[in-house]
Amino acid sequence: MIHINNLSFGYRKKHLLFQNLNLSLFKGHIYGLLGKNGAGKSTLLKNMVGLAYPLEGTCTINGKNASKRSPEVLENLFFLPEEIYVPPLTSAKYVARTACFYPNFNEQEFYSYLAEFEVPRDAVLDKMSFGQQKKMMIAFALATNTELLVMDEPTNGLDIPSKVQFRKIIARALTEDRCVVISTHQVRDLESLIDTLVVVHNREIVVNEELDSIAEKLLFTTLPSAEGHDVLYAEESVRGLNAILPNTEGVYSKVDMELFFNAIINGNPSVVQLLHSNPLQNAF
Ligand SMILES: Nc1ncnc2c1ncn2[C@@H]1O[C@H](COP(=O)(O)OP(=O)(O)OP(=O)(O)O)[C@@H](O)[C@H]1O
Repeated sequence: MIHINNLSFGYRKKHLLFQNLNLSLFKGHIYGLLGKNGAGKSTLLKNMVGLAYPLEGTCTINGKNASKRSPEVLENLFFLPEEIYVPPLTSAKYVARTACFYPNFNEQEFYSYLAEFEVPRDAVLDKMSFGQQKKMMIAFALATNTELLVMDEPTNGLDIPSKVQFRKIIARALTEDRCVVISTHQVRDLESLIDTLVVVHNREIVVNEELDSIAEKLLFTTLPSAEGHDVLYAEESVRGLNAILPNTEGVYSKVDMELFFNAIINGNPSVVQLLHSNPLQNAF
């Protein structure tokens, strides 16, 4: 679906944010793009959807150069930026003026997402609260039924019940024909939603791995202490030590995304190295 080949990008030529970056994303997946504030998540998403232009390399969507922004690419792509602008229109008028750009837009779905998010359907958009505006745009984004749906920090501004609804709705909207990319620096917001983690750190994609594959290679557990264990990374908690260990026994554990993310950004290279090796090779 999306192929990024040898991408170099910088807002200034002398300060590259990415150099020779490669990444491929496929249909049928919900990707979580994680990175610290300023890591370059928004910039990477903008390159993907053709709103920022690589200095070198290419970003293609279904083989078409994203930066050309051709109608056949745009009608099958929805990008929800972090900062949204809504016009002084009701949802119905917004749909009447905008939905025509998306051939697979489904009005019934749009209103049912609005109802689920408890967004009043007759309100004027720019008079709504920021959270309501965001939910309206998420509902619109989903109802476009584009093959590629890219959302930059969509959960910013949502209250806790809305975040729960967001996860449920997105999970339901994923089909084999759709590729969803969601960026966040709030790792917990993507819990139980994404199937593949992409981590951008120090100007590189350090991880692009399905959660199942991470769980095959790493064990997430709570220990009374690190003694006698091959602990790759750990954090103290009230229940003991939340730890990441090599999964040498083939035990399945739920990936603690926040712990995993912290291990990467706090500079434990062995966690990433283990992902790229195969510790189970000799275990069975
Ligand atoms: N239009 C711009 N012109 C110049 N520099 C920019 C521009 N937009 C972003 N940057 C810089 O590029 C770097 C990456 O910014 P970006 O917004 O992509 O990060 P991010 O990972 O999305 O951050 P956050 O989690 O805070 O939203 C930052 O250092 C930022 O200051």
